[in-house]
Amino acid sequence: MPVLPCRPNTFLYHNELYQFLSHCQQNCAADSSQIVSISLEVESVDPLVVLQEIAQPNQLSFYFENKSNQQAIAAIDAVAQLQTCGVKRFSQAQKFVSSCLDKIIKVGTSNEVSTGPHFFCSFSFFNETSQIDYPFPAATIFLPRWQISRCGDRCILVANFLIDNETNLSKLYQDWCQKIRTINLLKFQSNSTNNYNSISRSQHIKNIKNFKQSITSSLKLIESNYFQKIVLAHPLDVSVDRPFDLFQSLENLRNIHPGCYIFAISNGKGQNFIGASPERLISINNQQLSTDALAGSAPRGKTLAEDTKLANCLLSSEKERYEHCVVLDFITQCLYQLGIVPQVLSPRLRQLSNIQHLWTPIQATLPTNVHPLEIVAALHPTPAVAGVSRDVACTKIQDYERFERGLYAAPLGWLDDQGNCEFIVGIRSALIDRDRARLYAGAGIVAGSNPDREIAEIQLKLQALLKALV
Ligand SMILES: C=C(O[C@H]1C=CC=C(C(=O)O)[C@@H]1O)C(=O)O
Repeated sequence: MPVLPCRPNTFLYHNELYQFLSHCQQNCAADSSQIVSISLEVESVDPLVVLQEIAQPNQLSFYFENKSNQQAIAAIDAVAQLQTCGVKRFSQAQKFVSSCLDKIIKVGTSNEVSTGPHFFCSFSFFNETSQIDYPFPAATIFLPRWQISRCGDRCILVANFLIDNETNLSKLYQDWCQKIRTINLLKFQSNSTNNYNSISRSQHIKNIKNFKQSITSSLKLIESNYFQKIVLAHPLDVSVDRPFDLFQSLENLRNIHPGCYIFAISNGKGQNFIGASPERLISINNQQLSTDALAGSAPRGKTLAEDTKLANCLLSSEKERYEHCVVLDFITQCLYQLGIVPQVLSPRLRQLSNIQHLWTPIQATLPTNVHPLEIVAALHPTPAVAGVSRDVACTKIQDYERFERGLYAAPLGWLDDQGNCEFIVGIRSALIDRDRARLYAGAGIVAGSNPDREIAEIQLKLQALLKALV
């Protein structure tokens, strides 16, 4: 991938960008195209506000925020995309990314994480989606036309221009200038209001009897050693008398769940998948890999004393620790098999606004020959969202659950041209389709699980999400 060593800012003042694009176009062979990727530092803006202002309902988009790291990224519209399904979807995604990178001319030399082209990915839980009209493919990978990221106070705009012999460069150049003007106007805007007054009354899942039977049946299979753990989920359907307000709901999510990853993915056809997940699948920053074993849960207490008691019970519960340990063992074994030596940090609690989890962070230095998507493919689904043994648990999940998991509990994230990435697990999530929303949450079932308590845990997770939707 060629890199043009120049300061992108000079383009703003000297029209050099136009000349440069024109030069790229002249060098394009008759039937080929190139992608010019320009990174430019802009004044600090909220990427969520930019998404709201610029993204059109008929465009793919992706929003991803990690408030505790002061990082957010929005990707809008696609210059290249792959939609696929099947067991090879991760390797196909990898090939697609490398074929795009072969075409990219990168402008600017900085290799900071938020500069340069990023690819945004959503994979479904299973290799195929079985519901015929499910609105997201089993894998979508796209290179956005516009990408805006914020890291602390710094903001980087990345524009990816697809150029071939037919491209109207004047239009492209005008579009670039227009976007910069728009973003500059957004610098003082933020969506910092809370508005929880729509459907915030609690709602409960239906068909609880069937779900309870699935848990009881799973417990029998666990007792007979058919499998050791299964994670069963349940949807909650809600509707309102007008379309859901996506951006206000995201604003609410970021305020209610500051410790979670906030995400929103649009399929460009009017449906959005959004959520606040506490679970990272992997992140890689300069060859340093971080992943988490996160499983085993208790509610937060209403008082400090109650909270401490619940935390201590969680830390000492044999059942919760087992549920957690199978996740930790699976992740570490998987990494070893990929030739990665994990360093397991001390176990701790991950305390969120409504719930607390057992959490063991895992770190490793990556060998250069392992691609981020190979790690995603090997780890997904971990026993935090599937079970042990994995294949048996996945088959039983399909027997018990009468709904399409789709993007629920699936790998969602981005990777860049430097081998950096961040993928989360799409739990505590909702599919929004105009005035209807389907919310998802699940719980791990192991020996000793109490069906009523597992159902209460799922209700707790669902209500926290429901509260944010307006
Ligand atoms: C599957 C979910 O949570 C997983 C992640 C953390 C704790 C879990 C648990 O304690 O059951 C689950 O394994 C979900 O929230 O839908």
